[in-house]
Amino acid sequence: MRSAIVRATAPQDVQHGVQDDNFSFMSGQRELRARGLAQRIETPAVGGQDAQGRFQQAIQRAFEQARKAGQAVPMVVGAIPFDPSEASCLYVPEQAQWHDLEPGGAGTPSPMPSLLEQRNLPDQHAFMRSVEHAVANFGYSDVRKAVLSVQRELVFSQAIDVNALAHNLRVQNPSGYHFRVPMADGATLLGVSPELLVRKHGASFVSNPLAGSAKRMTDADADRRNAQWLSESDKDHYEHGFVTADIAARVSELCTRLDVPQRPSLISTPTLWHLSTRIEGTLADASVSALQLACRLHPTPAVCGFPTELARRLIRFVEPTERGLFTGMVGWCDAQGNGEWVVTIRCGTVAGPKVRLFAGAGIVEASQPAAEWAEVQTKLRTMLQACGLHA
Ligand SMILES: C=C(O[C@H]1C=CC=C(C(=O)O)[C@@H]1O)C(=O)O
Repeated sequence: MRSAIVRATAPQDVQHGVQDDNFSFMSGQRELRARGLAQRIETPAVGGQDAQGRFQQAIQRAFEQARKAGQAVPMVVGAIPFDPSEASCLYVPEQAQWHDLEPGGAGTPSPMPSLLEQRNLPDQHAFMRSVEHAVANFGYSDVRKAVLSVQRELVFSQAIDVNALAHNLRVQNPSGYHFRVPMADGATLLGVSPELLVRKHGASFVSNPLAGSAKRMTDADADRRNAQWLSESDKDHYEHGFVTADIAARVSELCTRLDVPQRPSLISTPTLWHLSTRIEGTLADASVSALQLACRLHPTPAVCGFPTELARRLIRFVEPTERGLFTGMVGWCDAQGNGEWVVTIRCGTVAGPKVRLFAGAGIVEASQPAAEWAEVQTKLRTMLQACGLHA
């Protein structure tokens, strides 16, 4: 593995083994590893699109401190919750280093301790009732889409080795945005997102929302049929359309150029097919940072619904659990405004022997409760398989 220190206060301290308290973010053939806590930022990200707002000012103050401590171009890394009025989980690390990843995956899976207990929150019956509730709600409100989620609580016989879990995820998903974030309570957020909220370099940015899903099949013909079915599904195109339209509407006034393809294409992860749209733009003002852009877009209708505020209220009403960091965003942004934020999905939190997994599905008028339950169960498989469980 080749590596290059892009900014560091004490390069001689850089360790090459991933450590439990490290932040890690993989994108393409590169991994960003950050270690050491220079400044923690818990200021909620609400209003984070505004350079003069409380959140961005807190980031600027943290960068200033890091510069005083000798960092030439500091960066902020971490995660922002689904509800941006909750505490952020961000920090300016003492050291951050990009590594080139070896192509072709990472060997064989590591064994995991045995599973003692597990439960779904909500259970199948309650989730399906929530879907029915949301669909009924569409008939007498202006809500058109709401993303509903489930959690799976797992208890293992021993503490989970986070390094081993991260390794297993990479073995099963050689591509995708792998992330690992140390949380304030000592737990670790870990996952592999297929969805790019925004990547920005200079004045150019790209966002690649996903919405609309079908299960991957082991049989090649059945797999092709599912892909074909998704590419022709009116329900999934309808669900997807809210996301691209909303993203375009939120950024268009900032852009001198904005390319939004007319129709989504298909992409796949090892477990799912998705409808995907790659949106590219050029900003009139290149000083708008990747984090400001991400805050402007978050939460998109891929994780919340449409219209955003009404969908958020419906979710709060029908979901029995707090989402926390799930369906938020995770990534990095440097003091020059360049950065990359992905949607915090296909993930879980690990605290000793306890693991909590998350998955959601977009609900629209044509949604069938049983099919939506099957979809969230399929989405859980990414993390379940990494935990050594074959669901
Ligand atoms: C909320 C999730 O997925 C989103 C991203 C892709 C496809 C989705 C869907 O088809 O509903 C969701 O919008 C999740 O994986 O937990």
